[in-house]
Amino acid sequence: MRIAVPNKGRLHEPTVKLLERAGLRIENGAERKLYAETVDPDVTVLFARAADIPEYVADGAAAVGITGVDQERESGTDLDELVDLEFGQCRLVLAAPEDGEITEPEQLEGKTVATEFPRVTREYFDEQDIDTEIVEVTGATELTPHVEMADAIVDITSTGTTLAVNRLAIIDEVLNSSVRLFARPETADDEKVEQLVTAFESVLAADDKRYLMMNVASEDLEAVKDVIPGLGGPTVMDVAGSDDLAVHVVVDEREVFEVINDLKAAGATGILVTEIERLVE
Ligand SMILES: Nc1ncnc2c1ncn2[C@@H]1O[C@H](COP(=O)(O)OP(=O)(O)OP(=O)(O)O)[C@@H](O)[C@H]1O
Ligand SMILES: O=P(O)(O)OC[C@H]1O[C@H](OP(=O)(O)OP(=O)(O)O)[C@H](O)[C@@H]1O
Ligand SMILES: [Mg+2]
Repeated sequence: MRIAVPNKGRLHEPTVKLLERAGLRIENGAERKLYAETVDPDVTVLFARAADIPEYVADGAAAVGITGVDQERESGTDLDELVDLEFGQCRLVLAAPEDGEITEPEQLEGKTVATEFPRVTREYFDEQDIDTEIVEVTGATELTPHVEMADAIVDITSTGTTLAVNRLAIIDEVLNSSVRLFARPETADDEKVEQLVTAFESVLAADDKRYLMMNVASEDLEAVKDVIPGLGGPTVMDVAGSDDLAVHVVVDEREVFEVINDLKAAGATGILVTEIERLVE
């Protein structure tokens, strides 16, 4: 199975890291290489621009691809979304100069909108029956309203810093995006693809969980169990050469702060909190 992975830009690093956590560390993946192997002999990686990945998957050059929803929508391919990988969260928004008169999409009738996403932008205006001229640019979109190239833009925002620096205000949201695992509908339930989905889901499931280990005197065990929220009951083991018990449990990251205090009060000692690489349920 071949996976299409962003070759550069902000999605490259987190994608490589996710693959590694999922047990698919990339090998022989020198910079500028188009293909690489992974530790799994059945899985190879094809490096491509985030924008080209949907097309590579649609054409069958890769079985699956990792890229943003914005890129998949813009490509016009109709791929299946298998997993929301929960990074690269951003919004495509319609924005216009803060001090200008455009505050509603309808005011863009007969006007010009610049964007790196002409297809998504065209669909957005067509749906509302607004006749707008779309100018395709390949970067620095935020500049175009200030040099009379466009009356408004459709562009990506996450923190909002770039829009603010360029004195642009959001008029409407066009699309919400995050990075997903995409596949052609025909291959979405191949065995290897399903294994990949399970591996990614296990990484995501582990992200907001912590593994707690502690020592507990046997007479305190019930009190400790009472304060453990846990995914299922705790694992309780004898500690060699001691009357203490070792108690291990998985808890939600959000609960760790409170649980530790409760555990201490219940008599637990030597409490260790660690991250979890993967959690297969
Ligand atoms: N500011 C942002 N915050 C979160 N995600 C973003 C942001 N900008 C882009 N993305 C996501 O990352 C994807 C790729 O963006 P990135 O800028 O890394 O690549 P690119 O612009 O295609 O790279 P290049 O122009 O260098 O080829 C976008 O399609 C979007 O899904
Ligand atoms: O809301 P913000 O956090 O400011 O992010 C928005 C900016 O991020 C992206 O650019 P990027 O940094 O990827 O640079 P690029 O234009 O070179 O792709 C996007 O094109 C916006 O310009
Ligand atoms: Mg970019």
